[in-house]
Amino acid sequence: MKLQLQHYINGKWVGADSENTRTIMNPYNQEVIATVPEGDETEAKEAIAAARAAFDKGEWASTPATERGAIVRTIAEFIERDKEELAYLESLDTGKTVEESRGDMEDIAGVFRYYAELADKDGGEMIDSPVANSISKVVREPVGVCGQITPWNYPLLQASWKLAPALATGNTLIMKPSEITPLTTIKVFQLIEEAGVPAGVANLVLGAGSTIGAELSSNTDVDLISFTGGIVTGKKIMQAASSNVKKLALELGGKNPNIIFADADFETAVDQALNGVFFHAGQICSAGTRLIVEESIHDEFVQALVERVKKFKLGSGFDEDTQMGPLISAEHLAKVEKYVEAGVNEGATLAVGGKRPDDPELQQGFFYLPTIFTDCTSDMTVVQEEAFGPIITVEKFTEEDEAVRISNDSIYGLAGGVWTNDTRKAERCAAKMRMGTVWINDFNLYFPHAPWGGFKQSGIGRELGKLGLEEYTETKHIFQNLNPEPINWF
Ligand SMILES: NC(=O)c1ccc[n+]([C@@H]2O[C@H](COP(=O)([O-])OP(=O)(O)OC[C@H]3O[C@@H](n4cnc5c(N)ncnc54)[C@H](O)[C@@H]3O)[C@@H](O)[C@H]2O)c1
Ligand SMILES: C[N+](C)(C)CC=O
Repeated sequence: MKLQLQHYINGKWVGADSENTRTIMNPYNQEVIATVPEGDETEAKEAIAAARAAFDKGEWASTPATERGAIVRTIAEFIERDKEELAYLESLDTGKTVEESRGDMEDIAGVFRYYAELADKDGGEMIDSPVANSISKVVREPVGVCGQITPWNYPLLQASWKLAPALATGNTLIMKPSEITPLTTIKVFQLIEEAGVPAGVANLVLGAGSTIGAELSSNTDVDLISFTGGIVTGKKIMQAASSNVKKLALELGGKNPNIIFADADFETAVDQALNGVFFHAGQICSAGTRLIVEESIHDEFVQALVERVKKFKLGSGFDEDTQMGPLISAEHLAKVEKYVEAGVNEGATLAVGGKRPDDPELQQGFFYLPTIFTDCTSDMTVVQEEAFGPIITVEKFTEEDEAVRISNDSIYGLAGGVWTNDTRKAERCAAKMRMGTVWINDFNLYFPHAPWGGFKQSGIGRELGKLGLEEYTETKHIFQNLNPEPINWF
C-alpha cells in the first residue's frame, strides 16, 4: 500500500489548504525521505470539527464495546502484517537500528491487542446503595474529543499508547505526530481506515506544535489533551488546556537514576547500565543517565563501562552490526554538545567520548560519541537536566540512604533502577524512590499491562495498563429511586 503523505480528516486524505510543505530527513545522512503537507490552525480546526461532529453523533461511542474491540484487534493484525514496512519507515525517520524498530512494532501490535481485549471488560459497578428501594450504579463513558500529541523519539509507540485506548473506549480523536517523524503514524492511519474505523472518529493533522498542537490544546471543542514530549511544551499545554478545563495527560521527560550496589551481579549491572542509556543514542525518556555507584566498586565499574563503550559500533540503523545510530537532528546534536560543555565547565571528568566521531563515514549524520562523566555531583546541570543524548553521569555513594536521597534529588520522577542481590534492600529503596516506575535488577522494561507515567514534573496521569484506559473515560454515577415520594421540606 502506497504511503499516503497527507492529512486524514473526516475519513478523507487531504493536502494542506496552503502550499506549505515540510521535508522529512534521514538523520543518518540528511537525505530527504519524504515531503508532507504542513498544516496549521486551519486543518486543526477542520479535524476538531470532524471529531466533534462524529462524537456528538454518538455512533462510535454507542457501537458495542465488543465491536470496537474487534476493530482495534484488526488494527493490531494489520500492524503485524505490515511490521517490516513499518520498522523500515521508523528507522529511516529516526535513525534507530531496524532491530530496535522491529521490537517497537511488536510492542505496538501488543498494545492494540491489549486494549482490544479490555474494550468490553468494564460492565460498570453496582453500588450497595444506602437508600432503600434504589439502584446505584457507576458506569464509564468516553471523554469525548481527544487531542493527542506525540514526540519524535518513539513516534509510533507513543502514538499507540494513545490511539488504542481512545478508540477502544469510544472517543473520537485528532492526532498530531512530531513534525520531524510523521511517517509511521501516517501509515497506521491508513491501517485504521482499512480496519473500518468510521469517518471522523480518528483524524490526523501534520505540522508544527506551535500551530496545530497549540490549537488542539486551547480549542474548547477538545475535551481531553494527551501529550508526550518535553517539560517546556508540557507546561505550555497545561496552560492552554485551562481554556475549558480539559482533562490532561502529560508524559514528560526524566533524569533517571540507576543505583548500583556493590553486591549486584557486576557483569549484568555493567551491561544493563549501558543498555539503559545508549539504546537509541540516549533519546529515551526513561534512559538511566544518572548512575549512582557504591564507592567500593566505583572505579572498577567505571573502567568496565569505558572499555565497553570504546567498542561501540556507530552507523546506519540498517547495517546489521550497528549498535547505536545518530541523534535526531542538527539542533538536537547542538543541544547535547552544550550539555557536555556544561559538564566540563562545572568540573565533571570526561572518562570517554565528549565529541562527535572522527569516522569520515559518519560525517553526514548527527552522530555523537557515547560519553561518560565521572566526579559528578547532584548540583551539576548535566546531572539535573535532561540532555536526551548518549551521556552518563556517575555519582558515588557509601550508604543506602544516601543513594536514595541522591536518586530523589531531581525535579523529575519518571523511572529509576536498583541493582543488588539483597532483596530486602532493593524493596526498601524502591519504596522510597519517588518515581512512576522502579526496576529492580532490570532497566527500561515496559509492557502494555503495567501503567507508565511520572511522579513530580515527569507528568500527570498514566498510560498503559487499566489506568491507561481509564484516562479516556469519564466516570458517571447513576442513581435511580424505585419508590420516589415527596420530601415535603418546602
Ligand atoms: N514520559 C514519556 O513516556 C515520554 C516518552 C517519550 C518522550 N518523552 C519526552 O519527550 C521529549 C522529546 O520529545 P520532543 O523533543 O519531540 O518533545 P517536544 O515537547 O519538543 O515535542 C513534542 C510534541 O509537542 C509538539 N509541540 C511543540 N510545541 C507545542 C505547543 N506549543 N503546543 C502543543 N504541542 C506542541 C511537537 O510538535 C511534538 O509533536 C523528551 O523530553 C522526552 O523525555 C517522554
Ligand atoms: C516510554 N518509552 C520508554 C517507550 C519511550 C520513552 O522515551
